[in-house]
Amino acid sequence: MDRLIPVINRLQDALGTIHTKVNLELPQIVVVGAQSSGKSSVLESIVGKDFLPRGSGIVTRRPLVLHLTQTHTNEEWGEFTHMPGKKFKDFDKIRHEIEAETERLLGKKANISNESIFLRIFSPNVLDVTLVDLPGLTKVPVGDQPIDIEAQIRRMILDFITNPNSIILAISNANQDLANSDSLKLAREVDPTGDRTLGVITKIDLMDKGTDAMEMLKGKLYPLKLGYVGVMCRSQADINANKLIKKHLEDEKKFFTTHEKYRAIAHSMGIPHLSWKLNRLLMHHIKAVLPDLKKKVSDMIRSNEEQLRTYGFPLSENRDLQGVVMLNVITSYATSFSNAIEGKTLTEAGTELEGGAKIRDILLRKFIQQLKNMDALNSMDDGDIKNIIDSSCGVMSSLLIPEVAFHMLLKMQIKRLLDPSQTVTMEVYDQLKILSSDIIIPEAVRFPNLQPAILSVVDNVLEDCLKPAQDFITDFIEIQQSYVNSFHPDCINVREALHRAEKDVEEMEPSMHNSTLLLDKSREFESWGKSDNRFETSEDEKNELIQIYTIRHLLTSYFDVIKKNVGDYVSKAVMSFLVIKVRDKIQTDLISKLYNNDKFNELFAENADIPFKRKALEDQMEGLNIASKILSEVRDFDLEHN
Ligand SMILES: Nc1nc2c(ncn2[C@@H]2O[C@H](COP(=O)(O)OP(=O)(O)OP(=O)(O)O)[C@@H](O)[C@H]2O)c(=O)[nH]1
Repeated sequence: MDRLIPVINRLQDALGTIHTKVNLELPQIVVVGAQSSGKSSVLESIVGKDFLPRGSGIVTRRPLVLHLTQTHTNEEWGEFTHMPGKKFKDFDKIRHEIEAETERLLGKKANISNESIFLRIFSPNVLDVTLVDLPGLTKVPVGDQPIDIEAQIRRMILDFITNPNSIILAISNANQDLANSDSLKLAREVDPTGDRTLGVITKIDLMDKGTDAMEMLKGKLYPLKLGYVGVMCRSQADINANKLIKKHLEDEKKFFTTHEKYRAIAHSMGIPHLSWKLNRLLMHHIKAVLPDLKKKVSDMIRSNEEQLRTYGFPLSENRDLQGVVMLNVITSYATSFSNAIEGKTLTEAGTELEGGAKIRDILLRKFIQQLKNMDALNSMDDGDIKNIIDSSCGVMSSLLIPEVAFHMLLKMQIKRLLDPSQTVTMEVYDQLKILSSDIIIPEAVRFPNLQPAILSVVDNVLEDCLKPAQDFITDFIEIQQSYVNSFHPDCINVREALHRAEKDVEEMEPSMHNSTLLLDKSREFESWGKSDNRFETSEDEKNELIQIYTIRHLLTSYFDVIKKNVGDYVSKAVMSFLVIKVRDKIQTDLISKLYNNDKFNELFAENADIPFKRKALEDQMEGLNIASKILSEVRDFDLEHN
């Protein structure tokens, strides 16, 4: 299990060197404390060396990720990730390099940055652990510090400790009320149950005489599941006197073991115990999160690969590659269109009909039903029919079947079929338009000029096919009007119509005859003249009624047959002239208009942001691939048996 911490260290190093941030939420220990709470003192004591910048104001201005690696030689040295291969054996130089690297990014002003500095320390005196040192929480801006410095630092700390895999090392000094500890207050915001916060109480030696930190250390004042460790670091006077940490650690041990109160808990006090505890905590934590981490890395690699695939290769100026992509895009578009027409596109259950299914519904259900509902007589009453008979027969009014009137009436009714037929054609055309613009070809998305160019070709195809469909329908209705087949086998013959009409009139109340004819205004006037026999029906009137009813029967029967024909032929014409024709023409027209085109560079111009996004993803992939390789070295065996 001891090998687990270096694994995470290497992961942190690998991800730290790439420009695009990959947030794997790696397990790490984050040191949080108010200014002067003793953060630097604790870190230096853990390392056993003076190496952190000191001074007034905010000294730590960038996160310092500190990897401690135990060696088995007497040599001690540091290495920075930003200076690979360079060993710093002089720890004063490490301090200078931290300052220089901070200034390189931020200048001398008192501003801060989230960009970490990575420092590895190799020493026989450390236990493997990774600690992140952050700027101390400050209250009031001084000197050239930005006015919102407190908020900036808070945000940076929260950024690190919100990571659920981070252990919060919350530093508080013993000579201050724990309830006012800034580090514990901040830790509570992200870890309210105190599951991953370890408390460190510094400056225990500075407490007023007669008081002690036992209540704090036992977690009575502010309970934390990971508990508290009390430490005594060097005072300012010690530092000024260049007191060695090694010597001070002996004094710390003596302080706890001889103190009347702390003696009983001395084994769980002091810097060496803190180092040991951090090492154990981190190892157990890493062990717990590693399986999830492996999964997360492979998920990220997969989704990045998918995203990268949609970005494809940059195509500018590469005519051959452009040609290949153009053919692919055209074929994909034509296939998607065809699939949509044939209803192969899957739709979620319960949603509206789409594509071909919608077109079939419009043509075969809605349109046919609409025709069925059209009445042959279209609100024409007997008076209207009588008028037409009168005006069409002229002097030959005695003819039993007024054929001219029947043809005239039938033609009028057939004409009514043109409008719904043209409307349904337009509805299907509109559907095809929607369908064509709904098709998304992933490979084409990154070229903003390509999709509109495809749609413009498809629009022209639609336009080209609409006209013949409309013309056919106009002609077809005209043909129906111009010749009426009086012997159509599906229609009733004249004799049958006459027979039905006679029966209708027989069964009619006499008063009904009269009221029917009253609708003819001229007859109404005549009837009023013969006041005495106004309610009797003459033989002539009866004949007229039979004529009217015969025409009614014939019209209804013929109109039914013609409606069926129109329904059938118009649907077929729309399918064949419009839907099928468009489908078949799309591929050839796209090839002739787009493939044989000298504007490839214009069509294949990428969205301006794509090259940047591609670069960022490639960068991330580099880090993720290294991470995956490092993680694959930890076998499940290691996790189970340690
Ligand atoms: N006597 C005593 N002095 C301590 C102890 N810990 C820290 N100090 C002193 O307290 C002062 C602040 O300590 P630092 O370690 O610089 O505190 P810091 O939190 O890193 O402060 P900033 O870097 O300003 O955020 C220094 O003068 C230390 O010598 C301790 O346990 N006992």
